[in-house]
Amino acid sequence: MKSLTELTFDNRFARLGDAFSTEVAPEPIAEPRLVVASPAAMAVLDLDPALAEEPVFAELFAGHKLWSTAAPRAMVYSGHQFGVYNPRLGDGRGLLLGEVLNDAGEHWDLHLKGAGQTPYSRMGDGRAVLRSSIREFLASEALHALGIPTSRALCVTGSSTPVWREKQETAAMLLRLAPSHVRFGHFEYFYYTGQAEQLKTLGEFVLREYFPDCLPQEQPYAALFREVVERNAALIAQWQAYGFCHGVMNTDNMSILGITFDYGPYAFLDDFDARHICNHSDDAGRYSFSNQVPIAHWNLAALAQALTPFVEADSLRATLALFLPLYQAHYLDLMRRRLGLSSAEDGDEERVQHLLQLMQGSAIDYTQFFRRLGADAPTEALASLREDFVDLAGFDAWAADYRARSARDGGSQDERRARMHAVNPKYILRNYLAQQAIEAAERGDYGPVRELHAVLSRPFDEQPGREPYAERPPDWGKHLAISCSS
Ligand SMILES: Nc1ncnc2c1ncn2[C@@H]1O[C@H](COP(=O)(O)OP(=O)(O)OP(=O)(O)O)[C@@H](O)[C@H]1O
Repeated sequence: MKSLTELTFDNRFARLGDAFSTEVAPEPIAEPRLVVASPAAMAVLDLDPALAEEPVFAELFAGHKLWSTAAPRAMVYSGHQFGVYNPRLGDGRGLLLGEVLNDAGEHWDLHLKGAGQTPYSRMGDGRAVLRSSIREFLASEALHALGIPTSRALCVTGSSTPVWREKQETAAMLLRLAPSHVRFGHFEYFYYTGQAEQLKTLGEFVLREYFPDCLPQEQPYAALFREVVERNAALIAQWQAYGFCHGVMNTDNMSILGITFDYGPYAFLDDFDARHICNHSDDAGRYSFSNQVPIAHWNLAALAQALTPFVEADSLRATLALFLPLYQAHYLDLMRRRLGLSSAEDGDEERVQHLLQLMQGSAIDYTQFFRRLGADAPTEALASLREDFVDLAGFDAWAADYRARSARDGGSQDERRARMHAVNPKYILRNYLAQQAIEAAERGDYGPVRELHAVLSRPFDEQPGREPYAERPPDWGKHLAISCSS
Protein backbone atom coordinates (compact mmCIF):
# COMPACT_ATOMS: atom_id res chain seq x y z
CA MET A 1 0.00 0.00 0.00
CA LYS A 2 1.18 3.47 -0.88
CA SER A 3 0.73 6.90 0.59
CA LEU A 4 -0.80 9.57 -1.63
CA THR A 5 2.57 11.17 -2.27
CA GLU A 6 4.09 7.94 -3.50
CA LEU A 7 2.11 7.68 -6.74
CA THR A 8 4.40 7.31 -9.76
CA PHE A 9 3.42 9.26 -12.86
CA ASP A 10 4.43 8.37 -16.40
CA ASN A 11 2.53 10.82 -18.62
CA ARG A 12 2.67 9.20 -22.03
CA PHE A 13 -0.25 11.08 -23.58
CA ALA A 14 1.05 14.44 -22.37
CA ARG A 15 4.34 13.71 -24.15
CA LEU A 16 2.51 13.62 -27.49
CA GLY A 17 2.56 17.40 -27.23
CA ASP A 18 0.44 20.45 -27.87
CA ALA A 19 -1.37 19.18 -30.97
CA PHE A 20 -3.11 16.65 -28.73
CA SER A 21 -3.72 18.51 -25.48
CA THR A 22 -3.17 21.85 -23.77
CA GLU A 23 -1.62 22.43 -20.38
CA VAL A 24 -4.25 23.80 -17.96
CA ALA A 25 -4.12 23.96 -14.15
CA PRO A 26 -7.21 22.81 -12.22
CA GLU A 27 -9.31 25.62 -10.75
CA PRO A 28 -10.01 24.61 -7.12
CA ILE A 29 -13.48 24.40 -5.66
CA ALA A 30 -14.11 25.96 -2.23
CA GLU A 31 -14.17 24.14 1.11
CA PRO A 32 -13.59 20.68 -0.34
CA ARG A 33 -15.09 17.69 1.42
CA LEU A 34 -15.05 14.01 0.58
CA VAL A 35 -18.49 12.83 -0.48
CA VAL A 36 -17.65 9.24 -1.31
CA ALA A 37 -14.62 7.17 -2.30
CA SER A 38 -14.37 3.71 -3.81
CA PRO A 39 -12.07 1.36 -1.89
CA ALA A 40 -11.96 -0.95 -4.94
CA ALA A 41 -10.84 1.90 -7.20
CA MET A 42 -8.27 3.02 -4.63
CA ALA A 43 -6.85 -0.51 -4.72
CA VAL A 44 -6.22 -0.07 -8.46
CA LEU A 45 -3.72 2.66 -7.50
CA ASP A 46 -2.40 0.57 -4.55
CA LEU A 47 -3.84 3.14 -2.11
CA ASP A 48 -5.06 2.20 1.37
CA PRO A 49 -8.81 3.03 1.56
CA ALA A 50 -8.21 4.76 4.93
CA LEU A 51 -6.35 7.54 3.07
CA ALA A 52 -9.68 8.83 1.74
CA GLU A 53 -10.45 10.26 5.18
CA GLU A 54 -7.30 12.41 5.28
CA PRO A 55 -7.91 16.11 4.49
CA VAL A 56 -5.21 16.07 1.82
CA PHE A 57 -7.24 13.54 -0.15
CA ALA A 58 -10.13 15.97 -0.66
CA GLU A 59 -7.64 18.79 -1.35
CA LEU A 60 -5.94 16.80 -4.10
CA PHE A 61 -9.20 15.85 -5.77
CA ALA A 62 -10.68 19.34 -5.51
CA GLY A 63 -7.80 20.97 -7.38
CA HIS A 64 -6.07 22.57 -4.35
CA LYS A 65 -2.93 20.46 -4.52
CA LEU A 66 -1.20 18.61 -7.31
CA TRP A 67 1.60 16.08 -7.50
CA SER A 68 4.75 17.72 -8.84
CA THR A 69 5.07 14.94 -11.42
CA ALA A 70 1.49 15.25 -12.69
CA ALA A 71 0.92 17.09 -15.99
CA PRO A 72 -2.67 18.39 -16.10
CA ARG A 73 -3.87 18.83 -19.66
CA ALA A 74 -7.13 19.27 -21.55
CA MET A 75 -7.41 16.88 -24.50
CA VAL A 76 -8.72 17.93 -27.90
CA TYR A 77 -11.26 15.80 -29.72
CA SER A 78 -14.43 16.17 -31.77
CA GLY A 79 -17.22 13.78 -32.65
CA HIS A 80 -20.71 13.07 -33.90
CA GLN A 81 -23.44 14.18 -31.52
CA PHE A 82 -26.92 12.85 -32.31
CA GLY A 83 -25.64 12.00 -35.76
CA VAL A 84 -24.26 15.47 -36.52
CA TYR A 85 -20.53 16.18 -36.68
CA ASN A 86 -19.38 18.71 -34.09
CA PRO A 87 -15.84 19.87 -34.90
CA ARG A 88 -15.33 21.69 -31.59
CA LEU A 89 -15.40 19.46 -28.55
CA GLY A 90 -12.50 18.52 -26.27
CA ASP A 91 -12.17 18.48 -22.48
CA GLY A 92 -14.30 21.50 -21.62
CA ARG A 93 -14.48 20.75 -17.92
CA GLY A 94 -12.19 17.82 -17.31
CA LEU A 95 -8.43 17.49 -17.17
CA LEU A 96 -6.18 14.53 -17.67
CA LEU A 97 -3.99 14.99 -14.58
CA GLY A 98 -1.54 12.35 -15.71
CA GLU A 99 -0.98 8.62 -15.92
CA VAL A 100 -0.21 6.66 -12.77
CA LEU A 101 1.90 3.56 -13.03
CA ASN A 102 0.66 1.05 -10.45
CA ASP A 103 2.54 -1.83 -8.84
CA ALA A 104 1.18 -4.26 -11.43
CA GLY A 105 2.83 -2.16 -14.13
CA GLU A 106 -0.46 -0.81 -15.50
CA HIS A 107 -0.95 2.81 -16.55
CA TRP A 108 -4.13 4.48 -15.26
CA ASP A 109 -5.31 7.89 -16.45
CA LEU A 110 -6.32 10.21 -13.63
CA HIS A 111 -9.02 12.48 -15.02
CA LEU A 112 -10.49 15.23 -12.86
CA LYS A 113 -13.99 16.07 -14.11
CA GLY A 114 -15.33 19.49 -13.18
CA ALA A 115 -11.85 21.03 -12.86
CA GLY A 116 -12.70 24.41 -14.37
CA GLN A 117 -12.55 26.10 -17.74
CA THR A 118 -10.22 25.07 -20.55
CA PRO A 119 -9.69 26.24 -24.15
CA TYR A 120 -12.48 23.78 -25.08
CA SER A 121 -15.13 25.09 -22.64
CA ARG A 122 -16.98 27.11 -25.29
CA MET A 123 -19.83 28.77 -23.34
CA GLY A 124 -19.58 26.36 -20.39
CA ASP A 125 -18.38 27.13 -16.86
CA GLY A 126 -16.03 24.14 -16.66
CA ARG A 127 -17.87 22.79 -13.67
CA ALA A 128 -19.76 19.63 -12.76
CA VAL A 129 -22.52 19.63 -10.15
CA LEU A 130 -22.69 17.32 -7.15
CA ARG A 131 -25.75 15.50 -8.57
CA SER A 132 -24.14 14.41 -11.85
CA SER A 133 -20.79 13.63 -10.20
CA ILE A 134 -22.53 11.24 -7.79
CA ARG A 135 -24.43 9.66 -10.68
CA GLU A 136 -21.21 8.99 -12.60
CA PHE A 137 -19.47 7.69 -9.48
CA LEU A 138 -22.23 5.24 -8.59
CA ALA A 139 -22.68 3.96 -12.14
CA SER A 140 -18.97 3.49 -12.89
CA GLU A 141 -18.43 1.39 -9.80
CA ALA A 142 -21.76 -0.46 -10.14
CA LEU A 143 -21.04 -1.51 -13.73
CA HIS A 144 -17.57 -2.62 -12.73
CA ALA A 145 -19.03 -4.78 -9.96
CA LEU A 146 -21.39 -6.35 -12.51
CA GLY A 147 -18.38 -7.26 -14.64
CA ILE A 148 -19.16 -4.72 -17.38
CA PRO A 149 -16.06 -2.94 -18.76
CA THR A 150 -16.12 0.71 -17.71
CA SER A 151 -14.12 3.70 -16.67
CA ARG A 152 -13.77 3.72 -12.89
CA ALA A 153 -14.40 6.38 -10.26
CA LEU A 154 -12.03 7.01 -7.37
CA CYS A 155 -14.03 9.63 -5.49
CA VAL A 156 -16.38 12.57 -5.53
CA THR A 157 -15.38 15.77 -3.76
CA GLY A 158 -18.08 18.29 -2.89
CA SER A 159 -17.71 22.00 -2.22
CA SER A 160 -19.48 25.24 -1.38
CA THR A 161 -18.73 26.73 -4.82
CA PRO A 162 -22.06 27.78 -6.33
CA VAL A 163 -22.96 26.65 -9.84
CA TRP A 164 -26.01 27.73 -11.79
CA ARG A 165 -27.91 25.10 -13.79
CA GLU A 166 -31.74 25.24 -13.83
CA LYS A 167 -31.34 26.29 -10.23
CA GLN A 168 -28.41 27.07 -7.95
CA GLU A 169 -26.37 23.99 -7.13
CA THR A 170 -22.87 23.32 -5.86
CA ALA A 171 -19.76 22.28 -7.76
CA ALA A 172 -18.13 18.92 -7.28
CA MET A 173 -15.26 17.05 -8.86
CA LEU A 174 -15.13 13.41 -9.86
CA LEU A 175 -11.82 11.61 -10.18
CA ARG A 176 -12.20 9.18 -13.06
CA LEU A 177 -9.76 6.36 -13.72
CA ALA A 178 -9.35 4.59 -17.05
CA PRO A 179 -6.48 2.89 -18.86
CA SER A 180 -7.07 5.49 -21.60
CA HIS A 181 -9.25 8.51 -22.33
CA VAL A 182 -8.85 8.21 -26.10
CA ARG A 183 -12.28 8.32 -27.75
CA PHE A 184 -13.50 7.64 -31.29
CA GLY A 185 -13.74 11.44 -31.42
CA HIS A 186 -9.96 11.80 -31.08
CA PHE A 187 -9.48 10.03 -34.40
CA GLU A 188 -12.31 12.00 -35.98
CA TYR A 189 -10.76 15.30 -34.91
CA PHE A 190 -7.44 14.71 -36.67
CA TYR A 191 -9.14 13.11 -39.68
CA TYR A 192 -11.62 15.94 -40.30
CA THR A 193 -9.08 18.71 -39.68
CA GLY A 194 -6.81 17.05 -42.23
CA GLN A 195 -3.92 16.67 -39.76
CA ALA A 196 -2.56 13.53 -41.38
CA GLU A 197 0.72 13.44 -39.43
CA GLN A 198 -1.04 13.84 -36.08
CA LEU A 199 -3.61 11.20 -37.01
CA LYS A 200 -0.72 8.84 -37.66
CA THR A 201 0.96 9.79 -34.38
CA LEU A 202 -2.28 9.13 -32.51
CA GLY A 203 -2.77 5.79 -34.27
CA GLU A 204 0.77 4.68 -33.54
CA PHE A 205 0.40 5.74 -29.90
CA VAL A 206 -2.84 3.80 -29.49
CA LEU A 207 -1.37 0.72 -31.15
CA ARG A 208 1.84 0.83 -29.15
CA GLU A 209 0.38 1.62 -25.74
CA TYR A 210 -3.06 -0.06 -25.74
CA PHE A 211 -3.12 -2.64 -28.54
CA PRO A 212 0.45 -4.01 -28.74
CA ASP A 213 -0.84 -7.37 -30.03
CA CYS A 214 -2.00 -5.65 -33.23
CA LEU A 215 1.42 -4.17 -33.99
CA PRO A 216 3.20 -7.26 -35.37
CA GLN A 217 0.24 -8.07 -37.64
CA GLU A 218 0.46 -7.54 -41.38
CA GLN A 219 -2.04 -4.66 -41.21
CA PRO A 220 -1.91 -3.23 -37.68
CA TYR A 221 -4.69 -0.68 -38.24
CA ALA A 222 -7.03 -3.28 -39.73
CA ALA A 223 -6.30 -5.47 -36.70
CA LEU A 224 -6.93 -2.51 -34.39
CA PHE A 225 -10.32 -1.84 -35.96
CA ARG A 226 -11.25 -5.50 -35.71
CA GLU A 227 -10.34 -5.49 -32.02
CA VAL A 228 -12.42 -2.36 -31.38
CA VAL A 229 -15.39 -3.93 -33.20
CA GLU A 230 -15.05 -7.12 -31.15
CA ARG A 231 -14.80 -5.27 -27.85
CA ASN A 232 -17.83 -3.12 -28.64
CA ALA A 233 -19.88 -6.14 -29.67
CA ALA A 234 -19.09 -7.74 -26.30
CA LEU A 235 -19.74 -4.50 -24.38
CA ILE A 236 -23.09 -3.70 -25.98
CA ALA A 237 -24.18 -7.31 -25.44
CA GLN A 238 -23.56 -6.81 -21.72
CA TRP A 239 -25.50 -3.53 -21.69
CA GLN A 240 -28.46 -5.18 -23.39
CA ALA A 241 -28.34 -8.32 -21.27
CA TYR A 242 -28.27 -6.30 -18.03
CA GLY A 243 -30.73 -3.61 -19.09
CA PHE A 244 -28.29 -0.70 -19.13
CA CYS A 245 -29.31 2.30 -21.21
CA HIS A 246 -26.38 4.71 -21.81
CA GLY A 247 -28.46 7.55 -23.17
CA VAL A 248 -25.82 9.60 -25.05
CA MET A 249 -23.91 7.34 -27.41
CA ASN A 250 -22.19 10.16 -29.26
CA THR A 251 -18.85 9.23 -30.79
CA ASP A 252 -17.03 11.45 -28.29
CA ASN A 253 -18.45 9.19 -25.58
CA MET A 254 -17.16 6.00 -27.19
CA SER A 255 -13.86 4.78 -25.75
CA ILE A 256 -11.29 3.30 -28.11
CA LEU A 257 -10.83 0.60 -25.44
CA GLY A 258 -14.46 -0.58 -25.69
CA ILE A 259 -15.32 0.38 -22.12
CA THR A 260 -18.45 2.20 -20.93
CA PHE A 261 -17.63 5.88 -20.90
CA ASP A 262 -19.34 9.13 -19.81
CA TYR A 263 -22.34 8.65 -17.59
CA GLY A 264 -25.04 11.24 -18.22
CA PRO A 265 -28.76 10.52 -18.18
CA TYR A 266 -28.21 6.74 -18.16
CA ALA A 267 -30.63 4.25 -16.60
CA PHE A 268 -30.91 0.62 -15.73
CA LEU A 269 -34.33 -0.64 -16.81
CA ASP A 270 -36.76 -1.22 -13.97
CA ASP A 271 -39.66 -2.79 -15.92
CA PHE A 272 -38.44 -4.30 -19.17
CA ASP A 273 -39.13 -1.90 -22.04
CA ALA A 274 -37.12 -2.19 -25.25
CA ARG A 275 -38.30 1.28 -26.29
CA HIS A 276 -37.07 2.97 -23.12
CA ILE A 277 -35.52 6.41 -23.66
CA CYS A 278 -33.56 7.60 -20.64
CA ASN A 279 -32.35 10.87 -22.18
CA HIS A 280 -35.06 13.49 -22.03
CA SER A 281 -33.42 15.57 -24.79
CA ASP A 282 -33.67 12.57 -27.10
CA ASP A 283 -37.17 13.12 -28.50
CA ALA A 284 -36.59 10.90 -31.53
CA GLY A 285 -35.33 8.01 -29.41
CA ARG A 286 -32.03 7.79 -31.26
CA TYR A 287 -30.44 6.42 -28.07
CA SER A 288 -33.35 4.30 -26.88
CA PHE A 289 -32.53 0.98 -25.24
CA SER A 290 -33.06 -1.21 -28.30
CA ASN A 291 -31.36 1.29 -30.61
CA GLN A 292 -28.06 0.91 -28.78
CA VAL A 293 -27.11 -2.00 -31.03
CA PRO A 294 -27.52 -0.25 -34.41
CA ILE A 295 -26.09 2.95 -32.91
CA ALA A 296 -22.92 1.15 -31.78
CA HIS A 297 -22.59 -0.05 -35.38
CA TRP A 298 -23.15 3.51 -36.63
CA ASN A 299 -20.46 4.81 -34.28
CA LEU A 300 -18.02 2.13 -35.41
CA ALA A 301 -18.69 3.20 -39.00
CA ALA A 302 -17.80 6.78 -37.98
CA LEU A 303 -14.52 5.50 -36.53
CA ALA A 304 -13.92 3.45 -39.69
CA GLN A 305 -14.22 6.64 -41.74
CA ALA A 306 -11.43 8.22 -39.70
CA LEU A 307 -9.25 5.14 -40.30
CA THR A 308 -9.60 5.24 -44.10
CA PRO A 309 -6.12 6.80 -44.49
CA PHE A 310 -4.71 3.55 -43.06
CA VAL A 311 -7.05 0.76 -44.13
CA GLU A 312 -8.82 -0.07 -47.43
CA ALA A 313 -12.52 0.75 -47.30
CA ASP A 314 -13.42 -2.83 -48.33
CA SER A 315 -11.51 -4.24 -45.40
CA LEU A 316 -13.17 -1.79 -42.97
CA ARG A 317 -16.58 -2.64 -44.40
CA ALA A 318 -15.96 -6.38 -44.02
CA THR A 319 -14.91 -5.91 -40.39
CA LEU A 320 -17.93 -3.71 -39.67
CA ALA A 321 -20.16 -6.48 -40.98
CA LEU A 322 -18.86 -8.69 -38.17
CA PHE A 323 -20.34 -6.45 -35.50
CA LEU A 324 -23.92 -7.69 -35.55
CA PRO A 325 -23.20 -11.45 -35.61
CA LEU A 326 -20.56 -11.02 -32.89
CA TYR A 327 -22.99 -9.01 -30.80
CA GLN A 328 -25.75 -11.58 -31.27
CA ALA A 329 -23.50 -14.46 -30.24
CA HIS A 330 -22.37 -12.65 -27.06
CA TYR A 331 -25.89 -11.55 -26.21
CA LEU A 332 -27.38 -15.00 -26.64
CA ASP A 333 -24.61 -16.51 -24.55
CA LEU A 334 -25.30 -14.05 -21.73
CA MET A 335 -29.05 -14.53 -21.88
CA ARG A 336 -28.67 -18.32 -21.78
CA ARG A 337 -26.64 -17.90 -18.64
CA ARG A 338 -29.22 -15.55 -17.16
CA LEU A 339 -31.80 -18.27 -17.82
CA GLY A 340 -29.61 -20.85 -16.09
CA LEU A 341 -28.86 -22.76 -19.29
CA SER A 342 -25.36 -24.16 -19.53
CA SER A 343 -25.72 -25.58 -23.04
CA ALA A 344 -26.80 -24.14 -26.40
CA GLU A 345 -29.82 -25.38 -28.34
CA ASP A 346 -31.56 -24.28 -31.50
CA GLY A 347 -34.53 -22.15 -30.55
CA ASP A 348 -32.82 -20.39 -27.63
CA GLU A 349 -32.87 -17.06 -29.43
CA GLU A 350 -36.62 -17.35 -29.96
CA ARG A 351 -37.05 -18.36 -26.30
CA VAL A 352 -35.30 -15.19 -25.19
CA GLN A 353 -37.24 -12.97 -27.59
CA HIS A 354 -40.56 -14.52 -26.58
CA LEU A 355 -39.78 -13.95 -22.90
CA LEU A 356 -38.83 -10.31 -23.50
CA GLN A 357 -42.07 -9.71 -25.41
CA LEU A 358 -44.05 -11.13 -22.51
CA MET A 359 -42.09 -9.06 -20.00
CA GLN A 360 -42.65 -5.92 -22.04
CA GLY A 361 -46.38 -6.62 -22.32
CA SER A 362 -46.76 -7.09 -18.57
CA ALA A 363 -44.25 -4.46 -17.31
CA ILE A 364 -42.16 -7.06 -15.48
CA ASP A 365 -39.22 -5.95 -13.38
CA TYR A 366 -36.22 -7.02 -15.47
CA THR A 367 -33.74 -7.60 -12.65
CA GLN A 368 -36.09 -9.25 -10.18
CA PHE A 369 -37.42 -11.68 -12.79
CA PHE A 370 -34.09 -13.42 -13.37
CA ARG A 371 -33.11 -13.40 -9.72
CA ARG A 372 -36.40 -15.03 -8.75
CA LEU A 373 -36.19 -17.50 -11.63
CA GLY A 374 -32.95 -18.84 -10.16
CA ALA A 375 -34.04 -18.85 -6.52
CA ASP A 376 -36.18 -21.97 -6.78
CA ALA A 377 -36.50 -25.06 -8.98
CA PRO A 378 -38.05 -24.11 -12.35
CA THR A 379 -41.57 -25.36 -11.56
CA GLU A 380 -41.83 -23.47 -8.25
CA ALA A 381 -40.08 -20.34 -9.55
CA LEU A 382 -42.32 -20.15 -12.60
CA ALA A 383 -45.46 -20.63 -10.50
CA SER A 384 -44.58 -17.64 -8.33
CA LEU A 385 -43.51 -15.46 -11.28
CA ARG A 386 -46.68 -16.30 -13.21
CA GLU A 387 -48.81 -14.06 -10.96
CA ASP A 388 -47.16 -10.92 -12.39
CA PHE A 389 -48.00 -11.62 -16.03
CA VAL A 390 -51.08 -10.31 -17.78
CA ASP A 391 -50.88 -12.64 -20.79
CA LEU A 392 -51.20 -15.86 -18.79
CA ALA A 393 -51.69 -18.11 -21.82
CA GLY A 394 -48.54 -16.66 -23.39
CA PHE A 395 -46.60 -17.06 -20.17
CA ASP A 396 -47.80 -20.65 -19.65
CA ALA A 397 -46.67 -21.59 -23.16
CA TRP A 398 -43.26 -20.01 -22.56
CA ALA A 399 -42.95 -21.59 -19.11
CA ALA A 400 -43.78 -25.11 -20.36
CA ASP A 401 -41.12 -24.82 -23.03
CA TYR A 402 -38.58 -23.39 -20.54
CA ARG A 403 -39.25 -26.16 -18.00
CA ALA A 404 -38.60 -28.81 -20.65
CA ARG A 405 -35.53 -26.96 -21.90
CA SER A 406 -34.14 -26.68 -18.33
CA ALA A 407 -34.74 -30.40 -17.76
CA ARG A 408 -32.75 -31.25 -20.90
CA ASP A 409 -29.99 -28.94 -19.68
CA GLY A 410 -29.65 -31.12 -16.57
CA GLY A 411 -27.79 -30.42 -13.31
CA SER A 412 -29.08 -30.15 -9.76
CA GLN A 413 -31.13 -27.22 -8.47
CA ASP A 414 -28.30 -26.24 -6.11
CA GLU A 415 -25.90 -25.95 -9.03
CA ARG A 416 -28.49 -24.08 -11.06
CA ARG A 417 -29.14 -21.57 -8.26
CA ALA A 418 -25.43 -20.93 -7.71
CA ARG A 419 -24.86 -20.50 -11.44
CA MET A 420 -27.83 -18.17 -11.87
CA HIS A 421 -27.15 -16.07 -8.78
CA ALA A 422 -23.60 -15.52 -10.04
CA VAL A 423 -24.92 -13.84 -13.20
CA ASN A 424 -28.27 -12.39 -12.09
CA PRO A 425 -27.75 -9.44 -9.74
CA LYS A 426 -30.04 -8.85 -6.83
CA TYR A 427 -29.00 -5.19 -6.63
CA ILE A 428 -28.74 -2.77 -9.52
CA LEU A 429 -28.44 1.01 -9.66
CA ARG A 430 -32.07 2.00 -10.02
CA ASN A 431 -32.56 5.66 -10.83
CA TYR A 432 -34.73 6.24 -7.79
CA LEU A 433 -32.03 4.86 -5.47
CA ALA A 434 -29.48 7.24 -6.98
CA GLN A 435 -31.97 10.08 -6.64
CA GLN A 436 -32.57 9.42 -2.93
CA ALA A 437 -28.83 9.31 -2.26
CA ILE A 438 -28.28 12.53 -4.23
CA GLU A 439 -31.00 14.40 -2.36
CA ALA A 440 -29.45 13.39 0.96
CA ALA A 441 -25.98 14.43 -0.24
CA GLU A 442 -27.35 17.80 -1.37
CA ARG A 443 -28.52 18.25 2.25
CA GLY A 444 -25.00 17.40 3.43
CA ASP A 445 -25.71 13.80 4.45
CA TYR A 446 -23.27 11.52 2.62
CA GLY A 447 -24.31 8.35 4.49
CA PRO A 448 -26.88 7.20 1.90
CA VAL A 449 -24.56 7.57 -1.12
CA ARG A 450 -21.82 5.66 0.71
CA GLU A 451 -24.25 2.93 1.73
CA LEU A 452 -25.68 2.63 -1.80
CA HIS A 453 -22.17 2.38 -3.22
CA ALA A 454 -21.38 -0.38 -0.71
CA VAL A 455 -24.55 -2.32 -1.66
CA LEU A 456 -23.79 -2.04 -5.38
CA SER A 457 -20.21 -3.18 -4.97
CA ARG A 458 -21.60 -6.71 -4.24
CA PRO A 459 -24.57 -6.91 -6.62
CA PHE A 460 -24.76 -10.71 -6.76
CA ASP A 461 -24.60 -11.33 -3.00
CA GLU A 462 -27.56 -11.68 -0.69
CA GLN A 463 -27.05 -8.81 1.75
CA PRO A 464 -29.25 -9.40 4.80
CA GLY A 465 -30.89 -6.21 6.01
CA ARG A 466 -30.37 -4.46 2.67
CA GLU A 467 -33.36 -6.03 0.85
CA PRO A 468 -35.13 -2.66 0.38
CA TYR A 469 -32.37 -1.77 -2.11
CA ALA A 470 -33.60 -4.61 -4.36
CA GLU A 471 -37.17 -3.38 -4.51
CA ARG A 472 -39.01 -1.96 -7.50
CA PRO A 473 -39.33 1.82 -7.57
CA PRO A 474 -42.13 3.53 -5.71
CA ASP A 475 -44.56 5.48 -7.94
CA TRP A 476 -42.60 8.74 -7.63
CA GLY A 477 -39.43 6.97 -8.78
CA LYS A 478 -40.80 5.28 -11.90
CA HIS A 479 -40.46 8.03 -14.46
CA LEU A 480 -37.77 10.32 -13.13
CA ALA A 481 -36.65 12.98 -15.59
CA ILE A 482 -32.90 13.14 -15.14
CA SER A 483 -31.65 16.58 -16.08
CA CYS A 484 -29.14 16.64 -18.92
CA SER A 485 -27.41 19.75 -17.58
CA SER A 486 -24.65 18.29 -15.53
N1 LIG B 1 -20.08 22.81 -17.74
C1 LIG B 1 -19.31 22.68 -18.83
N2 LIG B 1 -18.35 23.56 -19.11
C2 LIG B 1 -17.58 23.44 -20.20
N3 LIG B 1 -17.68 22.44 -21.08
C3 LIG B 1 -18.63 21.52 -20.86
C4 LIG B 1 -19.49 21.58 -19.73
N4 LIG B 1 -20.33 20.51 -19.78
C5 LIG B 1 -20.01 19.82 -20.88
N5 LIG B 1 -18.99 20.41 -21.54
C6 LIG B 1 -18.35 19.94 -22.78
O1 LIG B 1 -19.36 19.62 -23.72
C7 LIG B 1 -18.98 18.45 -24.46
C8 LIG B 1 -20.02 17.37 -24.34
O2 LIG B 1 -20.26 17.09 -22.98
P1 LIG B 1 -20.44 15.65 -22.36
O3 LIG B 1 -21.48 15.80 -21.31
O4 LIG B 1 -20.56 14.60 -23.41
O5 LIG B 1 -19.01 15.41 -21.69
P2 LIG B 1 -18.63 15.48 -20.19
O6 LIG B 1 -19.60 14.69 -19.41
O7 LIG B 1 -18.42 16.88 -19.77
O8 LIG B 1 -17.20 14.82 -20.20
P3 LIG B 1 -16.68 13.35 -20.49
O9 LIG B 1 -17.10 12.99 -21.89
O10 LIG B 1 -15.22 13.50 -20.33
O11 LIG B 1 -17.29 12.44 -19.45
C9 LIG B 1 -17.61 18.06 -23.96
O12 LIG B 1 -16.67 18.66 -24.80
C10 LIG B 1 -17.58 18.66 -22.58
O13 LIG B 1 -16.26 18.91 -22.13
